[in-house]
Amino acid sequence: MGQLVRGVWKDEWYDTDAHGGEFMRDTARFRNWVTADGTPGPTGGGGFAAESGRYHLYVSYACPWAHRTLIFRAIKGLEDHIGVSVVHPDMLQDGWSFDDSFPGATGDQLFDSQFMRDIYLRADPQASGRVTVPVLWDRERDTIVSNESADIIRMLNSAFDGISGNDDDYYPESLRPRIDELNDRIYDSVNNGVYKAGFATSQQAYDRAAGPLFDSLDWIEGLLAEHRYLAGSRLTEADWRLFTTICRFDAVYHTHFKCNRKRIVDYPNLWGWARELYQWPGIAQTVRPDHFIRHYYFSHATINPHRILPIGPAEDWTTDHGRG
Ligand SMILES: N[C@@H](CCC(=O)N[C@@H](CS)C(=O)NCC(=O)O)C(=O)O
Repeated sequence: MGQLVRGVWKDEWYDTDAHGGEFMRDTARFRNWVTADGTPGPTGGGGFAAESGRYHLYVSYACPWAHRTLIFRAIKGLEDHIGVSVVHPDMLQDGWSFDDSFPGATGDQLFDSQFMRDIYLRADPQASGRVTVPVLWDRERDTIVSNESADIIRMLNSAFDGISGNDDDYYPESLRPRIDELNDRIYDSVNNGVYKAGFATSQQAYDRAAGPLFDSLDWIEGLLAEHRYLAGSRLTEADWRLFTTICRFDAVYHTHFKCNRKRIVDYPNLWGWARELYQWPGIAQTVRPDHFIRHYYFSHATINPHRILPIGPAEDWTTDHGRG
């Protein structure tokens, strides 16, 4: 666990003391976009045209942000066009590694590197900041296109449509304001909220995260009582972004991050919605409890110093979801 400082690895845990015990997520540094014709996207430079086989995803099956990108690769039919390397679930003193001894970890499929930081250093030998997944890599220009999952899923949603022939749209024009509004609240209080609760090193910081987290889950339960999906009758990006936190919740966040007012199975609508998304074609293979249980309980020694992996929960995600 650490970060790069002008190209040099420093092994340090998150500095919560600087923020009253609060965990602050770093902002992503590579913000280019793949577009259909290589014109620049909303941020960064141009020259990243969609092409089959040109781009590669570096992910962890443990990470909810990386999981978003695997989901979009699956639902947009991009498996044959974008390759994937999966890191080992343990994130220890050297950060993410390409040790392939854990089932499902693939090693670095492009360069046979030892650590994820080697990918960042290949793109920028003077790189600074946290070495995070996901990363979208460009094999042609030998660099990182983006390490921001919110942007990567938008690219996958549309840039490759002419190549894959799949024009399913999870960010339709007419629903954008509503999706953005849902994303804003859900990102802060739920996706990142569980981390803010779990990594808090003061009671106040924990309270500031845990209350709004469950207020938001109650609000979501109400939305899903009214509509099949978050933005109404149509499945959108907002649902997928929420799903990656929800599918880890009872197994990890409820116990390890002390998010324990309720479990997901205690919310009838949210639990049905979660099972529907889990059962969506191509999704179950992207959900790897073996990786996320191992990652969180084993990697965070400040929270779980004895690294005991818990036995449960026993939940069946394959039962009839009763939605629709
Ligand atoms: N803004 C990034 C955040 C990604 C992120 O924080 N990934 C975590 C794993 S869940 C990570 O790689 N953390 C490494 C670290 O903080 O050193 C995104 O959404 O793509």
